[in-house]
Parts: sequence; structure tokens; C-alpha cells
Amino acid sequence: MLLTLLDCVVTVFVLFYFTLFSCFSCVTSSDMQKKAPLPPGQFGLPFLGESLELQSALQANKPHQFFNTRVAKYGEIFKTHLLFSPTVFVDGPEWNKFLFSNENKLISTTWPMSIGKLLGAKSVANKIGEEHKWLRSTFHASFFGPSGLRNFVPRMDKIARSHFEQTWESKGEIIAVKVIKQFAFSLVADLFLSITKGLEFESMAHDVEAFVGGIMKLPIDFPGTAYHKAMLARKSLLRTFDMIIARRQKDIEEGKVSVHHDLLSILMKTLLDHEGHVITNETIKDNILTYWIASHDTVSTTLSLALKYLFLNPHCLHEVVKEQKEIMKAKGGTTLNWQDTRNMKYTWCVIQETLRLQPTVGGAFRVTLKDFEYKGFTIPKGWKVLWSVSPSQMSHEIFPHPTKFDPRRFEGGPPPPFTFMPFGGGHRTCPGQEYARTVMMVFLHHLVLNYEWSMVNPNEKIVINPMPIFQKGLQLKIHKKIGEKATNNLVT
Ligand code: HEM
Repeated sequence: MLLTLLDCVVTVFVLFYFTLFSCFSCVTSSDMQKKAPLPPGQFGLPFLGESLELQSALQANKPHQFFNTRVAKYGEIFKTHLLFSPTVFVDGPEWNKFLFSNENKLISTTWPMSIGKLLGAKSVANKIGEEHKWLRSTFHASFFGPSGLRNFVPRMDKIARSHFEQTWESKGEIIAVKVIKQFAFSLVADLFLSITKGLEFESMAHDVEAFVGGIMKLPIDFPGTAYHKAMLARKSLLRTFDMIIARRQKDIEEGKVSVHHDLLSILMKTLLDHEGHVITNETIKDNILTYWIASHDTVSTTLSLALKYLFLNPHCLHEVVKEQKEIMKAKGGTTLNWQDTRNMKYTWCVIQETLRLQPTVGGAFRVTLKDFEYKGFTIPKGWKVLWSVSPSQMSHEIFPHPTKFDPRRFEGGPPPPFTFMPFGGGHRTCPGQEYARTVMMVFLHHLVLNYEWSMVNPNEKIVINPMPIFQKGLQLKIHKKIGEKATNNLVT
């Protein structure tokens, strides 16, 4: 009750604050009489703008409808008011190209302060310019690019097999999203920190859940709120990281572990920062946390959606099984390697088609750094611009029969530039995409060779908040393949 009251007070305060901010932005823009006009469109209700309309489109899992109705009314560029800020939306690949080539010149990343605080001052998400570039290339070169990742595919293969044995083997029915999240968590805990079980594993699992549960909630740092729990989880995770780092330092000095053992060891021992010093512990901790959180729901959501589409399109599942059997036979049953995951071409088309039809990350906000003109309209400094993947991914011209699940549309080369961007673009394009692809290929390999599944409710509702969420967590009936069908008796 106290919390409900407090929620109300804080909400009113936040609304008041943001309205003042928005009014200020509007006054600034009214100074620009000589400039091109503002884009057409409506700001909607006081305080709330058109946030409720967007929210209801997301609840109905039809975000493109919010944009399409306005594009039909105003044209390819329109203004609106979302999440307490005047916002401009522009449709089409030409804008995507413009936007992503002007990062840090005309626009910049913008996170609510509350999220920035949770991720930490040294997080890649909070950095811009040279430091941002350096952090990304450091993580790419050490682990998240092909040259780093290829060393870890056999280990992913091992973790996947153990996951299926422990979690799927004896079950008749599962809540798929929950179970796949456990897989994603085990992978990160092992590959980033070499933690596979025990108290540290359990406490991090608990903390990551609390962190993810509070990151998108009202930012009230008061005992009992989801945001407060997330802040506590951050502190607890950093304490655990400290203990692991201290232990690792000793182990490396004593030669007990290789410096290429996992992401942590690689970061601790083989990397230098701008000034030629070893990367700091603060930078390591904030970024391990950021990459961990960024991977947590994205991979599990995408895989769960793929399982749904494969169940609803058995001919596609048949193609995936065929491809995976061929890969397994060609290697005589040995552990998967990097090249195997890149040979899974049709399976990758399935994931891309999944991300086209039901994007895991629907888009992002940017803030404008100065007034600028686009197509005869002024976009004022301090406004937000919203980039959304949905409109072009559901365009009839670019993707004929856009509502049809058709992985083969991705065969024979990528779609036209800036039309299909599930991992974003430009300076902030997802640095975890190769990792995500590899993990998803390994998971699907073991899944389709060993299990059959059916959806308990093929019409299970999905809402977007902010990622697609199955209302019942995707209930699946599963069935282990046996005898002739089970072809995955691998040699380890
Ligand atoms: C299917 C899975 C995934 C999808 C669809 C996805 C999508 C995206 C998108 C669209 C962005 C750009 C957001 C923007 O423009 O502001 C992004 C950023 C990011 N992603 Fe992913 N992601 C996925 C998986 C992962 C994984 C597995 C990791 C880590 C291992 C990761 C780490 C990050 C990080 C750290 C950023 C922020 C980059 C920066 O600010 O420079 N993502 N992701």
C-alpha cells in the first residue's frame, strides 16, 4: 500500500518534471521561425502524449500498426510524444542509413538515467566517442568476434549437451522460455567466468533475475521496489565478480589457469587500455554485467519464437532437421566447431526470418544533438528520434507476403541495405550478434536432432514489453527421439 502511494507520488513528480522539460523543448523549437517547419503529427494527451496508443499496439503485438496509421496520415515523417518526450519517427531505409551514419554527429544514444546507473559508469552502453569505440573493439577482438568465439564453440557444444540431458531429458512438458533462459545463463556463467555450479552460480542466477526484473521498472530506489531490488542485485553481482577476479588473479599468477580460459581471463591478462595499462577491474565488471544482461533475454526470446514458428511450419522444421543431420553425419559425430555453425545456413535463415516477423529488439531511441533538417522538416535539438525495425521488415515491397514465415527469402544474399536490421546498425550495432548466432545454432542442432515438440496452445498470446513475451512462457510438450530417429549419439 505504502509502495502504491509512493508509486503515485513519484509518478506525478516524474510526469511534472518531464512535462516541464518537454515544454522547454517546445519553446526552444518555437524560436526557430525561419527554419523549416516541424514534421506533421500530434503530441496527443498532456503528460502522456501518444504513449498509451503505442503501448496498446505493443500489447496487441502489432507495433507496426502504430507507425503505419500515422505514416498513412502524415507521410513518411511525423512527430509524436512518447515516454514524456517530443519524438520524431521517420519511415524507410533511407532514414535508417541517414540515422546510423550520423551517430555522435546529429544524434546520440540515450538511456534513462536509472538504466545507465544500473549498468554502471564504465559500461559500453554509457560511453560515447573514442572510449566507446575502444571498448567495443576490445571486447570484439578478445571474445565476441569470430577469432575469439571460434575457440569456444566446443565448450558451447558441451554445455548444450549437458543442458539437454539435465533439463529436457525426463520432462514431458516444459515452459520453454524459462528453460532456455537457464541455458543462456549457464553459457554466460561458464564462458565469461568459468562458474558452472555451486553457491556463486546460484546467487548470480538469483541476482541476474532480480536485475532483469527491475531494469525497465519505475526508477524508485526505495526498499521493496523492483528497481531497488535491481540495484541491490547489481551490488551483489559486483561483489561476486570481485571475489572471482581476486581468485583468478592468483590462479593466473600460479599458472593454474590459461590466460585464454574465458572472457574474464582474456580481459585481465591480455588487454591494454588507451594509456597502455591493463584494463581496470571497474571496466571489466561493468561490461561483463552489461554483456550478460544484454544476452540474457535476447537469445532465449529469439530461440523460443523460432520454436513456435518451426512447430507451426513443419516443412521448415523438416529442412532444419535435414541440414543438421547432414552436418552431424559429415563430421562423424564429433563435437561441433565454428565452421559447423557457419554451415548451418538454412537454420540461420530460420532465425533471421524469426527476427523479421517478430523482432526481439523492436528499435531504440536516440536524442538529437543539434537542430537539423531532414526532407524539408526541422528536427529540433533535444528531441528524441525513434528508430524501429518493424515497418521495413513488414513491407510488402521489400518482403513479399510479409506475414508468411518463409526462411528461404534469406537465401541467395542479404535483403537490400538498411531494410533488415534486427541487430541495429552503425556505431551501436549489436556487439553480441556473432555470439548470439553461434549459441542459437548450437542449441538448435542438439534440439532438433534429439527432440520433437508441440505447443500446448498454438495461439498462445504474445505481448511486447519491451521484448516479445509469451503470456504463459511458451508451454511445450516434448518428446525424446529414440532409436532410428535419435541420430545425435555424439562422440565427445
Ligand atoms: C537475438 C539476439 C539479439 C538481438 C536481436 C540484439 C539486438 C540488439 C540491438 C538492435 C542493439 C542496438 C540498440 C541500439 O541501437 O541502441 C543491441 C545492442 C547491444 N547488444 Fe544486442 N542483441 C542480441 C543479443 C545480444 C547478446 C547475446 C549480447 C551479449 C553477449 C548483446 C550485447 C549487446 C550490447 C552490449 C549492446 C549495446 C552496444 C552499444 O551500446 O554499443 N546482444 N543489440
